[in-house]
This record gives sequence, structure tokens and C-alpha cells, in this order.
Amino acid sequence: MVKVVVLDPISPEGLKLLESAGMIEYEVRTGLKGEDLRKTLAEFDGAICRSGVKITADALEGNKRLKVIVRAGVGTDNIDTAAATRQGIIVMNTPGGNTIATAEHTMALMLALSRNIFPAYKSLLEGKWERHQFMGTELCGKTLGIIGLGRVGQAVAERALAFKMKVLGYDPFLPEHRARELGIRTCRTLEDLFPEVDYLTVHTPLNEQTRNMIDRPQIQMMKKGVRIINCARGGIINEDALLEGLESGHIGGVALDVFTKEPCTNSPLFGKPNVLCTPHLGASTEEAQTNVAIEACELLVDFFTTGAVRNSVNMAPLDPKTLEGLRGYLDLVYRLGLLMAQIDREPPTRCKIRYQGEVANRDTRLLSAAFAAGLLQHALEQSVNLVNAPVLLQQRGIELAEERTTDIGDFASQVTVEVFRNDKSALAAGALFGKSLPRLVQKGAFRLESPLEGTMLIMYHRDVPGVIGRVGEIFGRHNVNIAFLSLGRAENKPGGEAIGVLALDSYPPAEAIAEILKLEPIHRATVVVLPPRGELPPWLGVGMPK
Ligand SMILES: NC(=O)C1=CN([C@@H]2O[C@H](COP(=O)(O)OP(=O)(O)OC[C@H]3O[C@@H](n4cnc5c(N)ncnc54)[C@H](O)[C@@H]3O)[C@@H](O)[C@H]2O)C=CC1
Ligand SMILES: O=C(O)C(=O)COP(=O)(O)O
Repeated sequence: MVKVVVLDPISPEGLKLLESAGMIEYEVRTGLKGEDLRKTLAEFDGAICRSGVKITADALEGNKRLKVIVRAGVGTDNIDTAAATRQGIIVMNTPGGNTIATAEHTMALMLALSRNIFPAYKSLLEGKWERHQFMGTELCGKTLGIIGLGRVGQAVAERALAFKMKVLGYDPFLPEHRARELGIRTCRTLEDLFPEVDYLTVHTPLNEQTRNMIDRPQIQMMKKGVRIINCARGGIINEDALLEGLESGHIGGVALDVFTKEPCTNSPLFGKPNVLCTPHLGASTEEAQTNVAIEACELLVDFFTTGAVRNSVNMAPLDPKTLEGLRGYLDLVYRLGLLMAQIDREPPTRCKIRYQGEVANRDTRLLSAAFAAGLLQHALEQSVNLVNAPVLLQQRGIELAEERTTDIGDFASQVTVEVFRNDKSALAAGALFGKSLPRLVQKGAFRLESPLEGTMLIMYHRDVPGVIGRVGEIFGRHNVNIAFLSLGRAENKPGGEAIGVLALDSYPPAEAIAEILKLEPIHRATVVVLPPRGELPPWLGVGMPK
């Protein structure tokens, strides 16, 4: 059974999907932090969260089990994605399901600010009838500035246009023609936008570019009386600057749904005139919560049943059909990585992979990641997979270059890997026989044909009569059975240099190897251990169906 932990409350419609999957057992454990969260995460294969739980690097420290975290919502800023990636954990989200809810909440806050809804009702509750106190303004004819024209930003623009507002937008990643189609006039810079707007709303992610994007100098560029709304992320707008702007009278109103630090139950902004705040309710509609819970649970079930990776923020997408087509090659390159790591223990400085033939048309990024996973697996304590291998390689300063050619060589597809270690380099090439039988077809200058599985002895020797017989005799005495033998010669004539790859049924004792190395024609012999044939490679664990 796959075990999934639900870390924030999600809609029952999603949980029902987990129940009906048949192979998933889930537990709801909310409100976790610190050591409790770390221990919990270590007991599960998958996790679902919203914005309530903070999945920090500490919470993931030492986790050997978790394979996937699904965020039932958009923002993954409460998950340390870099740490998850290093640990080989896939992070997915469910963009789109809560767009309308958030856009409507933005409109609700804008309208409520404009018509003093909250203070007017408060005064009514106090037994007052102060119609003169709460004179409002109309949205119609006003200019709304929208920073970030993604899903929510565009949905807000549509609604604001229906209210007959003029919409000015800023998003360096949205083509101008698309903005025009939506009826949005775009600005090239934020400095062009600020002086024009009566209302300003932000809909970007929070990142290093957007943190404090609206601060004191930016507020100074805005019109006196501007109303500012944030339904995206706390931290995009500096809360102290908002307070100062309100106190000086430069800002006419502030509505916040999100805060720099959440939960936020105490803020100098709370209770100030012309301020309206909600506790991160943008996505809190029944419809949005049903959407995101269903989508999140579908992502999890698909991942654990078919290996599909969708909506991942830290891994290339992988659908079951592509995965099925890639499986044999992933296995081949992973084994080549494991082989190259074992023939020389010195750390690599750079690698080159050449994809030749039909394989060159495949998603070679994933294949190269599988090679890197194999190459690093032996050196590292942690498990290396398709998610973390590229980062771990980069962290070690190991460059990986790819070359692709669709020209068919000796095989329909061949993958040649070359690993450089300071002044040395080692080369091996592999091919797939049938759909799933990985074969070593070249090692250094030698052509050969050997299965890439189990325990292998790779030896280099002078091609003279009797070598194989003497090696066989030594292994026989040490009770090591030779299952398969493959030989190759640099030049196709006797007396030159040769390679022998022996598949062994058990790991040979060190004395047997020492005796073999004493044989005069043998220069070098290395034992390499690869997974047995067909064994599920560990890079995606239970996510990879057989
Ligand atoms: N309050 C709430 O409950 C909710 C908040 N959100 C938040 O709203 C934000 C937007 O969500 P979506 O529209 O779904 O995301 P999205 O990814 O569709 O849109 C984000 C847009 O911001 C733009 N952008 C990125 N950096 C920018 C920059 N420096 N300047 C200007 N534009 C920039 C991107 O090009 C993109 O078009 C996210 O931060 C999300 O977490 C989303 C849903 C609910
Ligand atoms: O989807 C997002 O980015 C949100 O901010 C919604 O957060 P929530 O799922 O309501 O905690």
C-alpha cells in the first residue's frame, strides 16, 4: 500500500478519489510543524498540502521515503522546493482550480473598499445610521493597474472590464498582442504604470524579483488616494510602507488577503481606517476547494499508479505513454551511469552523452538525468533519482553535455557515454536489444556484446591462448560460476589487446581477483555490480509501474 498524508484540510471529494484508488492508504494530520512534521513526512510516500503547513528543508531532512508533495492550490512558496529537489522529491501543484475564486475575492475587496462596506456595517452594529460618513466611489471609469497577468490577473481584468474600468497591465512574460485581445493596455515598466492607476492589484508569485516590488518609492509614484489590493502573496507589497502611506494620507485604502507572515492575527494595519483584511481566503470557495482537491488527488493517484508526472514545478512532465516508451532507455542509461561510476572511483569532472539513432528523438533530458542518477548513486548516501540527479551533478561542478544524431549506426539506437576525470577519460556504449534488454556494446576502444546486469568482471588482457581457461579455473576453485562471457579485440586479429566481460553468479572473493591479476596477460580486472535484469530501478520508486 502507498501511504499518503494530508497535511491541510482538503475537500472530501478529493479524499474519496484516494479511497477509491484501492492501493492508497491516507491519513489526515493537520497543524504539524517542527520535529512532528519531519517524523510524519518520513513515514509517507506522498503528501498533500495547502498553504497552512510549511514544508521546510528541515522538515525534509533525512527523508528517504517521500516521493511526491502535491500542493492543492497554486503557490508552492510554503514548500522548500530546492530542498525537495535535492532530496529527489517531486513537487506538483494544481493551477487553475482556484483562479475564479481568487479573482472574485479581489473584486470583492475592491468593491468593499470603494463602498466602505465593513466600517458602514460596523457603525450600524453600534446602533448608528451614518449615511454621510460613508460616501463611496465607483469603479466605473477608474483605472485599475494589474501587476502579473497570469490566470488570476487576467480573470481580474475581465471582471474589471465588465465593471467598465480601464485596465492597465504589467507582465514582462505576457505578449502584448494577448493583452490587447483581453482589452488590457500594457506598460513597459512599472514606473509607467504607477502614476496612472486609481486601484492597484498584484497577481504575481512571490520570488526574489517580486519581493517588496511595491515599497515606499513605488507608492510615492502613485496618485494620492490610490487603493491597493493584495490577494497574491504577502511580501510582494511592503506592509510597513503601506502603513506609512495610509497614515500620510497618500494611500486611500488597503485590502490584504495575504501577509508576509502567516498566520497573521496581529498587524499594525488591523483596525486602521480604510483597511480591510481577510485571512488568506482567496481560494476558499466550495467550488475552488472541490476543484483543487480533486485535481491534487488525481495527480497523486496517477503518479502512484502510472508514474505520470504532471504540473510539477521541479521535474519535466512525464506521461505514462512516454514513460513506457522511455523505460528501456532509462534503464540502459542508468546502468551505464552505474557502470561508469564503478570502473573508476575518482570523481568525474565532466561527462558527454551521445544519443544516436531513434533514441535521439526521445526526451533526452530525462535520459541524461537517469545517467547522472546512476553515476552519482554509488558516491552518495541519499538516493539519487530523475528529480535530484541534475542538481546534484551541478552542485558537484560536473558538467554534462549532450549530443544527438538521428543517423543510424551499428544499432537502431546507441547511447555512448564518456566520463572525464582530470586527465583521463573512459567511454562505454550501450544499446537496447528488443524493448528492454540493455547491452554493453563498446567499452573504450573495444567492441563487444554483453548483458548490462548483475555482477560483471571486466578485464583487459593480451589476446593469447589460455587466458579464459585460467580465469575459469580460478573462479571454479573459488566456487564462482560464470554465467556468460563476452570477448572483444581492439584490432580483429590475435595477439593484440582484448577485453573480457564475464557475468558472474556471485560476487568473487578478493583472493580470486588477486589471483586473476597475477596472470601475466591480464593488465586490469574490475568487478562491477549492476541491478539484476528487470529489477525496478529506484529513480521513481513505487511511482514507476512494472
Ligand atoms: N489568496 C489566495 O488564496 C490565492 C493566491 N494565489 C496567488 O496568486 C498569484 C497568481 O496566481 P496565478 O495567476 O494562478 O499564477 P500565474 O502563474 O498564472 O500568474 C503569475 C503571473 O505573474 C507574472 N509575473 C511573474 N513575475 C513577474 C514580475 N516580476 N512582474 C510582473 N509579472 C510577473 C507571470 O508572468 C505570470 O503571468 C500566485 O502568487 C498565487 O500563489 C493564487 C490562488 C489563491
Ligand atoms: O493557491 C494558492 O496559491 C493559495 O494561496 C491558496 O491557498 P490555500 O490553499 O487556500 O491555503
